[in-house]
Amino acid sequence: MTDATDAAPDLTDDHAFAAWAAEQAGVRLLEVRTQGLEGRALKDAGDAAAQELLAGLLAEHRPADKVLSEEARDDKSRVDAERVWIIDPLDGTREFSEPPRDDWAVHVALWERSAGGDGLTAGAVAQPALGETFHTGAPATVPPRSADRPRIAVSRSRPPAFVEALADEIGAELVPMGSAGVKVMSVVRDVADAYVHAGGQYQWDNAAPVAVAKAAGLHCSRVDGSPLVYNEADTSLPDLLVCRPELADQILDFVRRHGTD
Ligand SMILES: Nc1ncnc2c1ncn2[C@@H]1O[C@H](COP(=O)(O)O)[C@@H](OP(=O)(O)O)[C@H]1O
Ligand SMILES: [Mg+2]
Repeated sequence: MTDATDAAPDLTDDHAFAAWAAEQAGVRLLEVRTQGLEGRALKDAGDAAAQELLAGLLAEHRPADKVLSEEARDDKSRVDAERVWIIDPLDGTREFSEPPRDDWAVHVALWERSAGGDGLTAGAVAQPALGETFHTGAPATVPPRSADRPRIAVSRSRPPAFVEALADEIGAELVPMGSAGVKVMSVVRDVADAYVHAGGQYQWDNAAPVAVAKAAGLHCSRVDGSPLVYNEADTSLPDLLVCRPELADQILDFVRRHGTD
């Protein structure tokens, strides 16, 4: 994790660059939030400002790399590229537009073909309203579990249909919050023990969070247990399980038996 007092970053390092870029976008988003905008206008201004800032930083510092962003046209030449930045300039746009909510984030991830597997080699999730950034340059240590009863982070607005039955079966409590990045970081920080999502999401919603969670030693997969795959031509990556490793079998077993309907 970094905070605003850290020394000048080495921007040639992909981990440091990801963290720094996400923080710069966060600073910009906090400014946008002071401009007196509301609702749709605030959402649009946030999305546009963070996209412009990150696109500029990537063009300046990583001109040879491709970019997949929620807020830009998808240049499909990325599918054959060696290095692709997968970014969500503002994740949890709805919560960003509801000050003083702090459950919104900036996601910056790097996918590299040479890595194999999910391909994620660096990533940062900034939570600007908390002044905190989690990133792969300084992998987080997940604290010991503070709650006896498992806590499952779920979408505030679109929780998957099956999570209530899952929570009943494993004796868990549901913790609704905004932003995929915030929910994954809630598992990293011991605010929740698992994040379960299904029913729709995109590569940019979970790439950087998964890079950070993986570096912290958490279980990361699709909800059926299959591997997450990034930089596919199809940007949809509709479901996700991030959890403490000891909870994975129980949750995957539930999904195997009941499906996600
Ligand atoms: N059913 C669904 N279909 C498409 N996108 C979804 C979705 N559920 C969640 N998401 C996306 O995942 C991110 C986290 O959502 P949530 O806060 O509800 O968990 C949001 O990204 P954005 O805020 O970048 O649009 C949201 O749009
Ligand atoms: Mg998003």
